[in-house]
Amino acid sequence: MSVSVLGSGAFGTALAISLSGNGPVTLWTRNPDHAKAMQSDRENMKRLPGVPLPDGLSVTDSITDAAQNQTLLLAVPMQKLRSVLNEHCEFLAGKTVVACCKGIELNTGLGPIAVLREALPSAQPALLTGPSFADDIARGLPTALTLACNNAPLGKDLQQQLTTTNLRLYRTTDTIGAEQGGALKNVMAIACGAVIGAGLGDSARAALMTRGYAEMQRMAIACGAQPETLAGLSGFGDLTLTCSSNLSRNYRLGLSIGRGETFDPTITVEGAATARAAAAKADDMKIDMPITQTVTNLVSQRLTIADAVAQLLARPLKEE
Ligand SMILES: NC(=O)C1=CN([C@@H]2O[C@H](COP(=O)(O)OP(=O)(O)OC[C@H]3O[C@@H](n4cnc5c(N)ncnc54)[C@H](OP(=O)(O)O)[C@@H]3O)[C@@H](O)[C@H]2O)C=CC1
Ligand SMILES: O=C(CO)COP(=O)(O)O
Repeated sequence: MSVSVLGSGAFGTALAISLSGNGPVTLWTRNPDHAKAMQSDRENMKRLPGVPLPDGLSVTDSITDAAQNQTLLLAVPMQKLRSVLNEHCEFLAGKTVVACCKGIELNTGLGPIAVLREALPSAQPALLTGPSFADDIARGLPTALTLACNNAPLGKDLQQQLTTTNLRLYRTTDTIGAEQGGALKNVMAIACGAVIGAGLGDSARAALMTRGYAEMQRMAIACGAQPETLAGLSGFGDLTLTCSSNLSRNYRLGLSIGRGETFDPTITVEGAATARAAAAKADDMKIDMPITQTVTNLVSQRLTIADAVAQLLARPLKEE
């Protein structure tokens, strides 16, 4: 069965390339010039240079054409998800919409599945998440991902449909766990980048990842997630990848904060807005999330890295 990918950023393009090994795939962009360039270059020079687009992948700027398929993957940044759904709701109504973004909406504190439910109640929502750099996927390197869907039979169908020669999908019905893990690991990646950028060492990073994981669990479980989901690909798996690789944009933002350098504001860094959204939510829910709060303050330049470390180390001693 054919699928469409809406959003021709790095991740959408990489997924479309991998999925085209299963059958025809349509990749949609909102930008007609970008569509033309990809059609003639057979490459996404803007977002994923260096990887040819396979023959089975067609590019369009027509949402009508892209929405011909029943299964639509939505690969746009989290803070843009609702506006994309609103803008194209007449074409997306009744479709199976698989969100591929990682984050928490700033104004509402909602994750991708909850936003899908609110903005497009007639759609069947699912989430694809887990450790996966666009560049790796596009080059055919293997990884394993989580396909989360509350509707178990549909989740099973999607698992079959979206597994490719290099993407092995595991399924879960715990959409809350999958969306919380994918969102919060980006916040921890910023913190880890900052620690390494400031020269504080690998031991500090390991401590931060571990305590960050405890924070992720606290929030996710309070929202109704199952702990096993957090221990899986969408939580622990993606946390490990993102907190330890220079390929991660969240980690690189952290590195630049730690080094006192500036960072290109046009680069998609989901963890910055998500830290703010999660910190506000933690406040409301009375959940202790000191690392998330610290990242919020670091990103908004309300705190120096030296003060951040001093504050975290000075917290009252407690049981692990
Ligand atoms: N890159 C990666 O390795 C991975 C990314 N992800 C997740 O995927 C999501 C997207 O990231 P990524 O692809 O890397 O981001 P990019 O910055 O590479 O691309 C974002 C894409 O979203 C499009 N877009 C933004 N706003 C709109 C809109 N209103 N309507 C239509 N299209 C829009 C942009 O279009 P335009 O070019 O016209 O601006 C662009 O194609 C994020 O949530 C990220 O966390 C998940 C796993 C891996
Ligand atoms: O989510 C990702 C890897 O799984 C990509 O991470 P960045 O958005 O930090 O580049």
